[in-house]
Amino acid sequence: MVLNPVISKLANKLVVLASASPRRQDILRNAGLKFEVVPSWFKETLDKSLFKEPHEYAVETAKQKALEVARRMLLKHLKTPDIVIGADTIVTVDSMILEKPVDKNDAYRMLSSLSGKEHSVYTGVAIVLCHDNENDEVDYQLIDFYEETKVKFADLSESMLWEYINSGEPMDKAGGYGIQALGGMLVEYVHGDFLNVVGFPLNHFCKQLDLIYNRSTSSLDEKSLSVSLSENGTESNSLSSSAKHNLPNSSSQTHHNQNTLSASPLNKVKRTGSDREAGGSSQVLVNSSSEHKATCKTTALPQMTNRGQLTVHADSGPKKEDLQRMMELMDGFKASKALFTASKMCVFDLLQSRPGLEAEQIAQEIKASLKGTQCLLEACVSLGLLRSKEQTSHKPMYENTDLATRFLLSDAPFSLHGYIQHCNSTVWPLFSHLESAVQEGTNQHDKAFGKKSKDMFQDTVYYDREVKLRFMKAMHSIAKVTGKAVATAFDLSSFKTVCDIGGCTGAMAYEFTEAHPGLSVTVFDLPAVVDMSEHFTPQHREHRVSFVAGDFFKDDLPKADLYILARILHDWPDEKVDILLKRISDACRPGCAVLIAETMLDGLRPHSTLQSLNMLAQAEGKERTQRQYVDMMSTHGFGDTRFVQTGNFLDAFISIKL
Ligand SMILES: Cc1cn([C@H]2C[C@H](O)[C@@H](COP(=O)(O)OP(=O)(O)OP(=O)(O)O)O2)c(=O)[nH]c1=O
Repeated sequence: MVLNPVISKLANKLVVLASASPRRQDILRNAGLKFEVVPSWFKETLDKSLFKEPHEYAVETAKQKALEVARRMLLKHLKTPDIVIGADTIVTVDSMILEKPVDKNDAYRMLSSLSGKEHSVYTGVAIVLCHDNENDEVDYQLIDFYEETKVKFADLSESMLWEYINSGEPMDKAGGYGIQALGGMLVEYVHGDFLNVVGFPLNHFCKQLDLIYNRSTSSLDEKSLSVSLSENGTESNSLSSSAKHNLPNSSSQTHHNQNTLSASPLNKVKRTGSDREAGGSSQVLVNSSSEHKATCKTTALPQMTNRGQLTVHADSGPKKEDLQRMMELMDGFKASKALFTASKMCVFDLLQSRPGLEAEQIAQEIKASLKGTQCLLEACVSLGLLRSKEQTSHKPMYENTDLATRFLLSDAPFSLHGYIQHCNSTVWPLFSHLESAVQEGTNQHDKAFGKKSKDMFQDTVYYDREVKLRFMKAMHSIAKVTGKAVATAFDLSSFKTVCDIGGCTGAMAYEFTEAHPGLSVTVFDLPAVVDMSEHFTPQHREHRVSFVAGDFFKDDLPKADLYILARILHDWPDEKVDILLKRISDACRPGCAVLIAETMLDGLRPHSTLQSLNMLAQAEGKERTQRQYVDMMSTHGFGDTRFVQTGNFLDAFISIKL
C-alpha cells in the first residue's frame, strides 16, 4: 500500500494547509495527515481570459494560494514550513468557470446552468516544498497538478433549485453545490475521483507525495521551470507566464490525471542581509534548472537578515497601497470610537425611525453640538454606516446603510449594539492600558476601573447591577449573531441533552434548540447571571431551555450528552482550562462530546490575534490554535475532533469522549 508510507513521511514535518476549506481539512485529516491550517489571503481574482484551459486557472490560483502562505510564514512568522499545500476547485460548464456564488441569485444562475447537463470539476493543487539551506537561505520547490471529475446533474425544477439555494449550502462551494451533502441529491452520476469534487484529489496527491518522497528526487531538478517569490507573493518569472501562454512543458499542460511529477527546481530566497543589499535592490537567487543558475533581480523584496530581522529595500518612495494600509492601521481606533459614540448616542435608532433627518435635527435629538454632530455624521458616512443625500438646500440628510440596519439598531435580530456598548465602556478603557497588559501579562481592571480581580467575573462584572446587565447584553448580542453558525456546524442528531457551560442569557442555547428539534439544553452559569436570565427569554420560541445556577469550577455539572463551551475557554489560563476540562471529562460517558466555539489563532487572522490581546487586557486567558485545543482535549480523553471554520466570528470544533 502506497498511501500510509507516504503520509508517514510527513509525520515530523511542519505541513501547512493553505486553505480555509473545512472539506479539505477533513479529507487530509481523515487520511491521517497532521498539519496546521493557515488560510491563504490570496484573492481569487486572476484574469480568467489569460488561461487557455480552465484547469490552468485552477492550478495557477492554487499556486498563488500556497506561495502566499509560504512567503507570509517565512517573512512574518519567522518559521519555515516544510511543505505548504494549496488547492483551488472550480466547476466548468459551457466554457464558463464557476467559482463560489456571491449571493443567492448567483447560486441560481450557476445551478440552473448545471441542470440536466454534465460538467467538469477541476481541483488544482500546488505543493511548495521549503528547505533551509546551509547559507541561511530558504530553497523552494513547487509541484503542481490537477484532477478532473465529470458530474452529471438531473433536471432541476425551479422549486428544487430554490429549496436547495435556501438551505444555505451553495454559498461557500464552487458551482454552488456540495456533492457531499444535500447537493448529492442533484447528481445523476460522477465519473472520476469523488473527493476531487469535494475539494481535494487525495489519491492524486498521495501519488505525487510518493514521487517526491519515495522515488528519486532527481526528477525535481530536471524540469526546467523556475519560480521566485516576489514582494506581492506572486511568481516573478517563467512558471506563471508559461501557464498564461500555455508553453510546451508548462506544468499546467501535462498533469491531467497523470502520475508524472513536475516541479520547479530549487529556488532560493536569501535570508542573509548585508550593507551592500541594504542600499539597492534585493536579490532572489533562482536555480532555474540543473544546468544553469540564474539570478533574478526584484525590487523591494523583504529580506531576512541573518539575525532574523526583516529589512525592506525600496528603490522608489513608499507605495500608495502601503501608505493606505498604514493609515488604516493608525486610524483604526478612531473608526472604532466613532462607531461606539454614534451607537451610544442612538444615532442609528433615531435614523431608523426618522430617516432623512438633517444634521441640525439630529444634533437636537441627541442633545449634542451641531459642529460635533456634523463631524460624527460625516465620519459615519465615510465608514459606510450612514448615507447622506444632498438636497436643494445643500444641507445633506442622513439615513442608515444596510450594514447599520442589520447590526447597529438596538432591537435588530442581529444587533451588535450590546457588544458595541461593552467595547466602549469596558474594552476601550482596558485597551488604553495595553502597554501595561503586555508588560505585566495580566488584565488591567485595576488600572482602568480601580478593581482588583481576585475572582475575575465576580469582581469585575457582577459586582454592580448595571455593569452586569451591560456585560450580559454584550454576550447576548454576540451569541445571537454567532449562534446559528455554531449550532449548525455539526450533525448533532445523536445527542439529546446539552449543557451550555457559562451559557449566560441562553441566546446560544435557543439557537441550538431551534436548529435541532430533538435537543434540550440546560444553561449552567453563576447564580448572579441566572437571576437575570429571564430578561432575555425570547418570545415565540419553543422552550426546551432551562437554567441551573452554579460555578463550573466548583459545583456539580448538569448531566448531558453534549457540553458546549462557547467563548469560555479563552477567558482562562491553561491551568484553569485543564481543571474545567477534567470536570467535564469526569461527567462524560464514552460517546459524549464537547463542542467548543472560539476564534482560533491559526492563520493569525487579525480578528483572532486582537481578540487574544483583548483576553489579555480583560481576562486571564488568550485565544489558542486548533492544535492547542486538540492537545488539551486529548489529555482529557477526547478525540475524533472535527473543526469547522464557520465564516462567522467564531470557529467551532467537536471532540468525542473515547
Ligand atoms: C463542487 C463542490 C465544491 N466544494 C467546495 C470545495 C471548496 O472548499 C470550495 C471551492 O472553493 P475554493 O476557492 O477552492 O476553496 P475555499 O475558498 O473553500 O478555501 P481556500 O481558498 O481557503 O482553499 O467548494 C464542496 O464542498 N463540494 C462540492 O461538491
